[in-house]
Amino acid sequence: MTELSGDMAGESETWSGHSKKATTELIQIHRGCADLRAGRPLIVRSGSDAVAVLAVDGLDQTMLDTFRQDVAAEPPHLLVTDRRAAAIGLTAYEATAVSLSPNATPEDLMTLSAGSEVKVGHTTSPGGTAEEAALEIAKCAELLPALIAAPVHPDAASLDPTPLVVNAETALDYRRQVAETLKMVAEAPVPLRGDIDSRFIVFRDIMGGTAVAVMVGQPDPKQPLRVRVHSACATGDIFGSRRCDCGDQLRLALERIDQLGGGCVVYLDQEGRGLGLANKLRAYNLQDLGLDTVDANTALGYHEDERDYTAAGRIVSQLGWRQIVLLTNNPTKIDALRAAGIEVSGRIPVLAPVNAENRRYLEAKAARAGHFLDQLGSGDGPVAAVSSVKAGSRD
Ligand SMILES: Nc1nc2c(ncn2[C@@H]2O[C@H](COP(=O)(O)OP(=O)(O)OP(=O)(O)O)[C@@H](O)[C@H]2O)c(=O)[nH]1
Repeated sequence: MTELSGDMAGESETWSGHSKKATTELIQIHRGCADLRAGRPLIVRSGSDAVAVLAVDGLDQTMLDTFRQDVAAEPPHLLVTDRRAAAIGLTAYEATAVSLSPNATPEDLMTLSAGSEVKVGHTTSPGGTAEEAALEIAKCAELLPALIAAPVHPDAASLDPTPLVVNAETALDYRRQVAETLKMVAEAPVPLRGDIDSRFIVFRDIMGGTAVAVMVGQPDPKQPLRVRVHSACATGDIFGSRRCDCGDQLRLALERIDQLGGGCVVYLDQEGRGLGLANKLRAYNLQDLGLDTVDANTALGYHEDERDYTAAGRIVSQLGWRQIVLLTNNPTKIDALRAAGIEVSGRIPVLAPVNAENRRYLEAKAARAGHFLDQLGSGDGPVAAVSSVKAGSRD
């Protein structure tokens, strides 16, 4: 039996490359996400600065009253991101504090946080690191990045249950750090429609999040791996939504990888470009009112694209490759994968059919986010023009 060293019980014990302290802090953020989703307050601390917060998304009057009475030391303000602030005509700071009327209801707060026609005359003040981190936790929880916030009541620690206290600096780097703990946990052969032989490999991180690599055929280990890094789209991939090109791209990518001699689809849990399904649907509603797919995200307080590709980098390297040829039309994805440590040596376009429902979405992707969507010029025309080209260049 191995004897525990002194270090094993102390600060330098490691689990998936993280010290015990760092792992505990990551777990606190994970719990903080769950607390915010459940309508519980959270305390975010950065040095001597601390802020108590409560999610607007899912808020009811009882939660709001309890927060005002027991958790907040002062009348709370609304905390939104700089993008949401700009959308409602306020000066933008990294995290923006919007003063509230003392009688503001959960409905008022929801309108301020996500409504399309909001007129505000509220003053603003710059938020600190703790407030910025609190908004990041709301995003990790796939909630609207909008929080009721206040200095912490001196008696908050004696509440039952006691609000969880989390570290702001850990929150700001949480997604990347957790993705770096992904490990293979199970695999099995799965024959796919279209006579495609595949092997599904499931990866799990220390918080229980999963990602899937679908290995198609027998790719040559001496050649760059053909990879489609695909972000989850429940509406498109599973149900065949015509609002986007996602389901068609997934199917085309699998077929193309198979035709070219094998490769991999890395399927990441990044629904709605990282916003989550509920917020993607909220963004759809804003698009139906006239915003495009980029502005709809920022009007909700998000970046136009919230995805982090650390997980993809980790998965490709665990599969044994450093160099890839990427199936994508998105130049930012190429840059982001390179930033995640993957050598991208070529690009294969994945051009899905255009239809009346997805045309506006695809046009916005081309015009606003620089996607190489050459099929747009040709009406409902050709699919899957495929050629290997220099990464980042048009074919
Ligand atoms: N927020 C938001 N997300 C959307 C919308 N339509 C589709 N999505 C999401 O956008 C993502 C698209 O993922 P991908 O197809 O992997 O990536 P891409 O940026 O389109 O780049 P490609 O590699 O060229 O396909 C998925 O997570 C979808 O759920 C939308 O209107 N708003």
